Amino acid sequence: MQFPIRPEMVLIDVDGTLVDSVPDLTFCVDAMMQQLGRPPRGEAAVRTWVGNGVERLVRRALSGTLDGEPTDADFDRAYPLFLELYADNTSKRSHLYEGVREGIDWLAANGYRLGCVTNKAAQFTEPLLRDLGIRDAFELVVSGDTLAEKKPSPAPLLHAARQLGVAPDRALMVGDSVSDVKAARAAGFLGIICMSYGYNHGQDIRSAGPDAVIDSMTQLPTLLSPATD
Ligand SMILES: O=C(O)COP(=O)(O)O
Ligand SMILES: [Mg+2]
Repeated sequence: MQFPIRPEMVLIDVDGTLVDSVPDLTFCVDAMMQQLGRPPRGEAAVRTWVGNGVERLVRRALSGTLDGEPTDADFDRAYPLFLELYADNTSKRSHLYEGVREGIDWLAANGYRLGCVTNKAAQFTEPLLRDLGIRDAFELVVSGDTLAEKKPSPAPLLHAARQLGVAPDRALMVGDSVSDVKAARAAGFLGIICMSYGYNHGQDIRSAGPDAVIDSMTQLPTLLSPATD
């Protein structure tokens, strides 16, 4: 399958798409729980809780469920602990997925403009992308707290398109979760490609109905045309 119209811009999600960040996030969740005198949650649970920002992750960790809410007192005690831990452990255990470097190099070499749109707060996104050596690949990074709304709101995607002067129907999103699919659809984007390996709250991403699902960014040339000139 190839997209019928060539996109001008590709926006790429961070956690579960570019970066396997769960080892650092799990370390911080479990260290936070330990400091609170509570049992660790472990990597399998944390993997299903990533994707809606660090504040939501802390609420999920405290309640032990995806939709749970801790008490205000519980959250107010825990959140600063997590922020301090994650500031020191943003990229120590995180790595780029196989094929990411090749994928973004292919997009750039073939004239696609690149942006990054994540629900991760900017104070963590910027150092993470820098430490993993890919910050300079993106003309623009829109983080979870850049605007008042995060994905699945279309606002961060539309903001990126406006900043780069690209019409939404000439823009493509690459992500890993139902929030990426919903945001791209609501923004009127040309399409949404999802990575099979990412985090989607324990569900197969195919159930969210993206236009294509690929196992590695090295497969992007099967979906997108190369530069024409
Ligand atoms: O949950 C987060 O903090 C970020 O998730 P995202 O990069 O997949 O948007
Ligand atoms: Mg993601």
